Amino acid sequence: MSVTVRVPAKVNVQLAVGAARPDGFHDLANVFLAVGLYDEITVTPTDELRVTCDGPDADQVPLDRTNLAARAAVALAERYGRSPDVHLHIAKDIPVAGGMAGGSADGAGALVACDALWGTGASREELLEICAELGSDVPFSLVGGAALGIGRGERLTPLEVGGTFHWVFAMAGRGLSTPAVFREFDRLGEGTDIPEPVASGELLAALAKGDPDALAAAVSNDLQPAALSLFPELAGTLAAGRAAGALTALVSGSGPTTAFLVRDPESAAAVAQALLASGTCRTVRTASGPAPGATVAAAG
Ligand SMILES: C[C@@](CO)(OP(=O)(O)O)[C@H](O)COP(=O)(O)OP(=O)(O)OC[C@H]1O[C@@H](n2ccc(N)nc2=O)[C@H](O)[C@@H]1O
Ligand SMILES: Nc1ncnc2c1ncn2[C@@H]1O[C@H](COP(=O)(O)OP(=O)(O)O)[C@@H](O)[C@H]1O
Repeated sequence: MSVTVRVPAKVNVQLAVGAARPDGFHDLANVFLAVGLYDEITVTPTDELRVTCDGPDADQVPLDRTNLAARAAVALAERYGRSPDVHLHIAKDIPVAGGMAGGSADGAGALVACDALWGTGASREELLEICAELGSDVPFSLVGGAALGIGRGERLTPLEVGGTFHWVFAMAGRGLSTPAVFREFDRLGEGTDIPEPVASGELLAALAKGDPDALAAAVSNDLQPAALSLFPELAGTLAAGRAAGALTALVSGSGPTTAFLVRDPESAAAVAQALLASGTCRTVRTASGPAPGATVAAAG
């Protein structure tokens, strides 16, 4: 018996960041859109907790108990008083340390897969609670679609989306650490008044309408200056995508993956080709959203 769960990557179409809280986290207004780039997590019973991974970035994924998939299995097993002895295999297609929530996807996927394998009967609320303990982005990986995340980003409200948005993603030659980008955000903001993060009404309306031009005009990422400060070459990638006709270009979350909104799949192919030819990124992918959250793809 094994269970395979498919989980999407995300792009943040708005990431409003408040001042650092006493616990070190930042309050956010985080508008997530799940996009069709997926990791697949397969869980099989065995006599010892084990993680394996394949895919282009597999060598950057920790295979010990710090892996978010392993942490998810342990958290669920502890809650139900059972042993977490499973083999977790991650077929990884989401870039690692790219600001697309790949590790969070694997955490949510392992949780749903172990839940199905063990037949725990956990409620959606319980699963979301465990997700929030694993990381701020993990609840969204479970639910997918589009959602506004407040607090650390873990308190979600689902959002209406009136159409499909087409994207090109440019992967960088190295990763960026999420805590380092938040620290740089704090450093750049020292001595300034940082407003409370609020979701943009224009942005939510653009999503609800499914209007790419309106969405392009409304996207924002407060972490972008910090990501660019730590990784200045990303400015060249953003410029190359804009020059190639993207409706807008932004850093995805804490980066360094850059995201380019385009009108249709044909423009996606053209922008992807131009980005590759520009030599400003390692590789490119196209994907559209919203995409469904963690979903059992196979069991048996
Ligand atoms: C920035 C975002 C945007 O969606 O994602 P990525 O771009 O990294 O994928 C998220 O907020 C990342 O979420 P996630 O990667 O789950 O972060 P966590 O494990 O909860 O926290 C890692 C570290 O990031 C910082 N952090 C995270 C969330 C938050 N609201 N405030 C923070 O300051 C803290 O330094 C924390 O120790
Ligand atoms: N299953 C996992 N897949 C990828 N990275 C993981 C995983 N579990 C833990 N990590 C760690 O989390 C870090 C952040 O990875 P990731 O979630 O891919 O990026 P981001 O937070 O930028 O979206 C990695 O550098 C890695 O050390």
